[in-house]
Amino acid sequence: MIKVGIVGGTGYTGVELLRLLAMHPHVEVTAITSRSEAGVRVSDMYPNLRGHYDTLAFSEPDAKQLGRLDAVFFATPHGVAHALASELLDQGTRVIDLSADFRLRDADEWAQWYGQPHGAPALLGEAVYGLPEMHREQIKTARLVAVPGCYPTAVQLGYLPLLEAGLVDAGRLIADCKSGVTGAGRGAKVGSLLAEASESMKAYGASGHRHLPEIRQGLTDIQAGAVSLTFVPHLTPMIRGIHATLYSTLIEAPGDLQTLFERRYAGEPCVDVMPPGSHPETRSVKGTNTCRIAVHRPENSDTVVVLSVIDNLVKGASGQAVQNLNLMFGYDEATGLSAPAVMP
Ligand SMILES: NC(=O)C1=CN([C@@H]2O[C@H](COP(=O)(O)OP(=O)(O)OC[C@H]3O[C@@H](n4cnc5c(N)ncnc54)[C@H](OP(=O)(O)O)[C@@H]3O)[C@@H](O)[C@H]2O)C=CC1
Ligand SMILES: CC(=O)N[C@@H](CCC(=O)OP(=O)(O)O)C(=O)O
Repeated sequence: MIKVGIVGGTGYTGVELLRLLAMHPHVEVTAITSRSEAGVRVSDMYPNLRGHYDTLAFSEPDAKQLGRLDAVFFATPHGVAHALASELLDQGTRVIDLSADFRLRDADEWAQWYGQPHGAPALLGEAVYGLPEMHREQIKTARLVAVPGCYPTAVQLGYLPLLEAGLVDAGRLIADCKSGVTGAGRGAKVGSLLAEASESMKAYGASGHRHLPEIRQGLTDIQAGAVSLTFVPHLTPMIRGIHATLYSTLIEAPGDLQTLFERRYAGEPCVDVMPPGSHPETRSVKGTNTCRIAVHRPENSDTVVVLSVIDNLVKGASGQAVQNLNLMFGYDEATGLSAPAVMP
């Protein structure tokens, strides 16, 4: 049994970590922080957790206390892990960061997209990008893992087999993506109000979103060369879910694309390649750590369309964080992550 802590336990990804870890046989959550709710019992704030965490209460973040644990998750806004990670690593605690603090390798690029200087550039060399389907071996020995963003997870997993095989033009990729409103976090925002977000849909960040450099960095690693990507996110009236429609143009005779995807993801516990002709639904992955993918080639043309769906709070954040923890501590990768989605 390992002891873990969560910094930022009142947000959507923090409470999702609690829900998932309640089913984990090897993990005990012994510390959870919130500055605004310090002293409040977790099960009083989140009654769905009654019977699981009845004695655990929120407390102020305390680096000394957190540094006594085996691992700490950061489920906090950008910049918070910069300030605390080094102190925890020095005490021997492994850090799994759900924010974007250590996702980009270039501190200047991070500063440009996140509007503040990078607070811990000395740690960038050792941070491992926590996409298990690409970096499984490095994750196993990592002290510091940067959990990928929600859109970047769905987009990279969708393009991965095509780019690895060198089948498509990496200079002409288009990712048309939709997110549920929990992607915007739990903090009050006008755009997340029921009357604003329901029965409507809108694009945002069309001329530049902070996930663009992260996706580009990941796809460039896969492709081993420059990538040009158009990425347009949309806010949709659902609570959870990411739906990515990914376009690319063939430059090689593709062979059987279905077989390519099935072979690439054979044995991957958290990626499901659907049968030919499928259209995966976000609700089929709700609450699960699964990325469900379908590949299409409309009218046998040179265009490939990949459909990739995840739950933004699970494979797009907290579930992927637990998948990383499992790898870092030598547990079966899917431990605590195998429950199917609730339907309907
Ligand atoms: N929502 C999503 O779908 C996804 C989110 N992420 C990332 O995960 C992180 C958390 O997201 P989410 O749960 O949505 O965020 P929320 O806004 O819902 O929650 C943020 C949490 O962080 C705490 N917090 C805020 N500021 C500080 C601070 N300075 N020091 C310590 N704790 C702080 C808050 O509690 P308090 O203020 O009381 O301390 C709260 O518990 C973000 O970086 C987000 O970008 C990643 C992938 C998907
Ligand atoms: C709907 C919505 O607002 N989504 C968020 C992305 C989700 C998120 O939290 O971003 P990280 O994965 O980088 O942490 C956004 O577009 O900023």
